[in-house]
Amino acid sequence: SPQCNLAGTWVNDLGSKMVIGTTNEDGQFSGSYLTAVSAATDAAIRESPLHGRQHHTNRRAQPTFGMTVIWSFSDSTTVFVGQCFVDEKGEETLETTWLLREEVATHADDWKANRIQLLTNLR
Ligand SMILES: O=C(CCCC[C@@H]1SC[C@@H]2NC(=O)N[C@@H]21)NCCc1cc([N+](=O)[O-])ccc1O
Repeated sequence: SPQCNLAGTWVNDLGSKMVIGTTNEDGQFSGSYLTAVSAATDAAIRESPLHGRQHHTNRRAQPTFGMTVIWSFSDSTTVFVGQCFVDEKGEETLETTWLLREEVATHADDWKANRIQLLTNLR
Protein backbone atom coordinates (compact mmCIF):
# COMPACT_ATOMS: atom_id res chain seq x y z
CA SER A 1 0.00 0.00 0.00
CA PRO A 2 1.31 3.46 -0.81
CA GLN A 3 2.84 5.12 2.25
CA CYS A 4 1.34 8.41 3.35
CA ASN A 5 4.28 10.75 3.68
CA LEU A 6 4.00 14.17 5.26
CA ALA A 7 6.88 15.60 3.19
CA GLY A 8 5.73 18.07 0.58
CA THR A 9 3.39 21.02 0.20
CA TRP A 10 -0.16 21.04 1.60
CA VAL A 11 -2.96 23.56 1.29
CA ASN A 12 -6.23 23.83 3.16
CA ASP A 13 -9.68 25.23 2.47
CA LEU A 14 -8.67 28.56 4.03
CA GLY A 15 -5.92 28.95 1.44
CA SER A 16 -3.11 28.38 3.92
CA LYS A 17 0.05 26.63 2.71
CA MET A 18 2.26 24.23 4.65
CA VAL A 19 5.66 22.97 3.41
CA ILE A 20 7.15 19.96 5.21
CA GLY A 21 10.65 18.54 4.71
CA THR A 22 11.75 14.92 4.91
CA THR A 23 10.96 12.93 8.05
CA ASN A 24 14.01 11.51 9.84
CA GLU A 25 14.34 7.99 11.21
CA ASP A 26 12.62 9.05 14.43
CA GLY A 27 9.60 10.38 12.52
CA GLN A 28 10.57 14.00 13.23
CA PHE A 29 9.89 16.65 10.62
CA SER A 30 9.99 20.41 10.28
CA GLY A 31 8.83 22.99 7.82
CA SER A 32 6.91 26.23 7.52
CA TYR A 33 3.31 27.35 7.68
CA LEU A 34 1.92 30.33 5.81
CA THR A 35 -1.53 30.93 7.18
CA ALA A 36 -4.09 32.71 5.02
CA VAL A 37 -5.99 33.90 8.10
CA SER A 38 -5.18 35.32 11.52
CA ALA A 39 -7.05 36.64 14.52
CA ALA A 40 -4.11 38.88 15.40
CA THR A 41 -5.60 42.02 13.94
CA ASP A 42 -2.53 44.28 13.92
CA ALA A 43 0.21 41.90 12.65
CA ALA A 44 1.11 41.29 9.02
CA ILE A 45 1.01 37.54 8.40
CA ARG A 46 4.43 35.95 7.86
CA GLU A 47 5.71 32.42 7.30
CA SER A 48 6.08 30.57 10.62
CA PRO A 49 8.22 27.57 11.57
CA LEU A 50 6.69 24.19 12.39
CA HIS A 51 8.09 21.10 14.05
CA GLY A 52 6.39 17.78 14.43
CA ARG A 53 6.58 14.07 14.77
CA GLN A 54 4.73 11.24 13.05
CA HIS A 55 4.52 7.49 13.41
CA HIS A 56 6.96 6.18 10.85
CA THR A 57 5.56 5.06 7.50
CA ASN A 58 7.77 1.96 7.52
CA ARG A 59 5.33 0.63 10.12
CA ARG A 60 2.10 2.58 9.51
CA ALA A 61 0.55 3.26 6.09
CA GLN A 62 -1.65 6.13 7.34
CA PRO A 63 0.26 7.54 10.30
CA THR A 64 -0.95 9.89 12.99
CA PHE A 65 1.17 12.91 13.84
CA GLY A 66 1.45 16.00 15.98
CA MET A 67 2.98 19.33 15.13
CA THR A 68 3.53 22.74 16.63
CA VAL A 69 3.51 26.10 14.88
CA ILE A 70 5.13 28.99 16.76
CA TRP A 71 3.62 32.01 14.98
CA SER A 72 6.30 34.47 13.96
CA PHE A 73 3.90 37.45 13.84
CA SER A 74 1.80 36.84 16.94
CA ASP A 75 2.37 35.83 20.57
CA SER A 76 0.47 32.63 20.00
CA THR A 77 1.01 28.96 19.26
CA THR A 78 -1.03 26.35 17.42
CA VAL A 79 -0.72 22.60 17.91
CA PHE A 80 -2.17 20.25 15.30
CA VAL A 81 -2.91 16.57 15.81
CA GLY A 82 -3.89 14.56 12.79
CA GLN A 83 -3.67 11.62 10.47
CA CYS A 84 -2.51 11.21 6.89
CA PHE A 85 -4.91 9.33 4.58
CA VAL A 86 -4.21 7.88 1.12
CA ASP A 87 -7.10 7.02 -1.21
CA GLU A 88 -7.16 4.31 -3.89
CA LYS A 89 -5.76 6.80 -6.42
CA GLY A 90 -2.82 7.57 -4.11
CA GLU A 91 -4.23 11.03 -3.27
CA GLU A 92 -3.04 12.07 0.20
CA THR A 93 -5.12 14.03 2.70
CA LEU A 94 -4.29 15.29 6.20
CA GLU A 95 -7.19 15.47 8.63
CA THR A 96 -6.24 17.54 11.67
CA THR A 97 -7.66 19.06 14.84
CA TRP A 98 -5.94 22.17 16.09
CA LEU A 99 -5.75 24.19 19.29
CA LEU A 100 -4.56 27.78 19.29
CA ARG A 101 -3.42 29.54 22.41
CA GLU A 102 -2.74 33.25 22.41
CA GLU A 103 -0.69 34.90 25.10
CA VAL A 104 -2.92 36.84 27.48
CA ALA A 105 -1.97 39.57 29.96
CA THR A 106 -2.81 37.84 33.26
CA HIS A 107 -3.83 34.46 34.64
CA ALA A 108 -7.30 35.90 35.16
CA ASP A 109 -7.52 36.25 31.37
CA ASP A 110 -6.62 32.59 30.84
CA TRP A 111 -10.27 31.78 30.07
CA LYS A 112 -9.96 33.55 26.70
CA ALA A 113 -6.54 32.16 25.74
CA ASN A 114 -7.73 29.08 23.85
CA ARG A 115 -9.33 28.63 20.47
CA ILE A 116 -10.14 25.15 19.23
CA GLN A 117 -11.17 23.98 15.79
CA LEU A 118 -12.31 20.41 15.23
CA LEU A 119 -11.09 18.78 12.06
CA THR A 120 -9.92 20.77 9.14
CA ASN A 121 -8.65 19.18 5.96
CA LEU A 122 -5.12 20.29 5.12
CA ARG A 123 -5.23 19.11 1.53
O1 LIG B 1 -3.95 34.25 14.35
C1 LIG B 1 -3.05 33.78 15.02
C2 LIG B 1 -2.03 32.86 14.42
C3 LIG B 1 -2.50 32.26 13.13
C4 LIG B 1 -3.50 31.14 13.41
C5 LIG B 1 -4.00 30.55 12.12
C6 LIG B 1 -4.90 29.37 12.37
S1 LIG B 1 -4.03 27.89 12.79
C7 LIG B 1 -5.42 26.88 12.46
C8 LIG B 1 -6.19 27.51 11.30
N1 LIG B 1 -5.77 26.91 10.05
C9 LIG B 1 -5.07 27.78 9.33
O2 LIG B 1 -4.56 27.50 8.21
N2 LIG B 1 -4.97 28.98 9.93
C10 LIG B 1 -5.74 29.00 11.15
N3 LIG B 1 -2.92 34.05 16.29
C11 LIG B 1 -3.88 35.01 16.86
C12 LIG B 1 -3.74 35.10 18.31
C13 LIG B 1 -4.35 36.39 18.74
C14 LIG B 1 -5.71 36.52 18.81
C15 LIG B 1 -6.26 37.73 19.24
N4 LIG B 1 -7.70 37.86 19.34
O3 LIG B 1 -8.39 36.91 18.96
O4 LIG B 1 -8.16 38.91 19.79
C16 LIG B 1 -5.44 38.81 19.54
C17 LIG B 1 -4.05 38.67 19.43
C18 LIG B 1 -3.50 37.45 19.01
O5 LIG B 1 -2.14 37.29 18.86
